[in-house]
Amino acid sequence: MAELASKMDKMDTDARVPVTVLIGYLGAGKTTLLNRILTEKQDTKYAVIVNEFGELGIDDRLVRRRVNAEEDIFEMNNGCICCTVRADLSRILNKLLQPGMKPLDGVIVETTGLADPAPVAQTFFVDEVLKERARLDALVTVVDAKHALTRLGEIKPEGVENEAVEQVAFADRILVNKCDLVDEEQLQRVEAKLRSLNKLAPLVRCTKGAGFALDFVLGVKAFSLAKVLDMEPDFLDEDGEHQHDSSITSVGLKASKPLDMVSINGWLTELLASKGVDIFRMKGILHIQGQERKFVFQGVHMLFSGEPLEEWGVDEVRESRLVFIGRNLKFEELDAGLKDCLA
Ligand SMILES: Nc1nc2c(ncn2[C@@H]2O[C@H](COP(=O)(O)OP(=O)(O)OP(=O)(O)O)[C@@H](O)[C@H]2O)c(=O)[nH]1
Repeated sequence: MAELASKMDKMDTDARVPVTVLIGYLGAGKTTLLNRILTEKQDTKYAVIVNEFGELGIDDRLVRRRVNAEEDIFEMNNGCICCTVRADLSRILNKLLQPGMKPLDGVIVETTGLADPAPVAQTFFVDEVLKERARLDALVTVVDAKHALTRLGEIKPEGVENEAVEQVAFADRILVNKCDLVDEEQLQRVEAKLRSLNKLAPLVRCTKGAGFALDFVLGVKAFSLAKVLDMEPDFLDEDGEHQHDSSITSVGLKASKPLDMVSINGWLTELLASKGVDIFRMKGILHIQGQERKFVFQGVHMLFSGEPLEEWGVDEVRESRLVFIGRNLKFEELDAGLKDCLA
């Protein structure tokens, strides 16, 4: 199997559509990089697949605002982390790449921050039809230089995977992002840790997914099944059992009435102060009273920011959508907090 895989890796007359998979822990900067790619590569016909943890789609909206309306963006928001991701991904890719569809130069898949990369990569080798039409070009891992050491060092219960470690170990390219938030000493510690987990993948430093040429991550033909099988001989075993850290959950909230800006700002600030350790990631698109523009807020651990987006569309439903991902999150509590912020 490894020999055949090695031969397939070396074929260069390959007409299959290249697929780039962006991985990386919650809030590492995957969407930021994706937006850069779509902005800079306007002449390249990409389809984009975003997979979020939780049922409320937010990422597709954060991506869509940057690209022209013709860009194809597909969501996989079924609340799963990765176990059913393979079926979803196969279904969407098979549909996109079937004969008669618009030809594509490439597909970019943005996985959830909690995704285990193995099942995502398996998709390209176990689905017989897809194998003929798509080729996994590279697993590109975005690392948050500020929070990486904590996440990578986290001790999980027996048998439970540390997804952050898997994401680095499987990477074909590593982007050490958020270099603006850390000093040289921290960067060297992060890089040493990454190297201990993955000795081979080329690595660059960047900020906001920028500061390097995109050909470092696109069209690189870097994914090697032979290499992965060497590392993990049962990689293609579809029944391979793995456990997730079930203490990490997602809460999605919606509000159709407008929110009061001062109240929502006060609530989110207070939430981070009181529950910041448990909230790994929060993000949302808000409908603020008296504002014609959408407002986006982003939180990664204790770092919190917000900015106005484009105006609401004429036919668009004006509603706020918020997602919280972390530990010990209670829907009722968070929902009550949000309701207190209605204008
Ligand atoms: N200071 C700083 N902030 C960054 C950088 N890259 C991304 N961010 C911010 O970090 C937050 C999360 O970035 P995203 O690109 O949404 O991260 P993500 O990996 O797609 O997040 P999830 O999909 O939710 O896991 C946003 O507020 C970004 O603006 C960076 O290099 N420096």
